[in-house]
Amino acid sequence: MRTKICGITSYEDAMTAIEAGADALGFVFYEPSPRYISPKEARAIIKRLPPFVEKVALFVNSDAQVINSYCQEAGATLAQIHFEAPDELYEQLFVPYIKVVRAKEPSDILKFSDEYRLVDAYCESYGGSGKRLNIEWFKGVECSKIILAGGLDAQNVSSLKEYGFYGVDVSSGVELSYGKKDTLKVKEFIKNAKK
Ligand SMILES: O=C(O)c1ccccc1N[C@@H]1O[C@H](COP(=O)(O)O)[C@@H](O)[C@H]1O
Repeated sequence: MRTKICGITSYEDAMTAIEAGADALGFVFYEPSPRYISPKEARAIIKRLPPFVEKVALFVNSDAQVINSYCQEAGATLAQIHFEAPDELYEQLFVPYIKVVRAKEPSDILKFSDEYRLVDAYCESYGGSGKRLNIEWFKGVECSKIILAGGLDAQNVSSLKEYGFYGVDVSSGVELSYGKKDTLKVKEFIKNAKK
């Protein structure tokens, strides 16, 4: 499975994840998050990173103009739209994007099923909460376009192989403290996801 390590706030953590084999890094452009980073700070990290690693900009309740300008300023290669956005917003984006489904019930995981999408557990407050989805919901579902998120860690990621997810995304499960990654947990997570 491809892996995304989200909530990067330093060059050191970014390089730890890349050297461990991460396919994508996430930068949270949502001010209430304890993992918030400004586009300027993200740019300072991103411009030093090697090619062929996806740099993902995460947004909650932002408009298209903000998403376009933050991605351009930071040098992000993909926007993660972590809220229910109207179709018009997607039509106005100049950057590639991925939609997020915040699943409350089993049928939610089938939304946008013809598209690559990220499926996270629904939570009143937005994201990075460590809340898990019921993995039973994915039994018998075509998962090859789903990036699974929500409460993943180095241990439980090992049990996902049979589902055939396109990828996995983790934030709190590999942290030492908010916005600071735990090197060992990052390495274990990526190793187990790719086994
Ligand atoms: O990481 C955050 O702070 C965050 C803030 C707002 C929306 C989403 C956020 N993170 C994303 O949440 C999921 C699950 O995270 P966790 O592994 O359960 O902590 C993941 O997609 C993060 O990218």
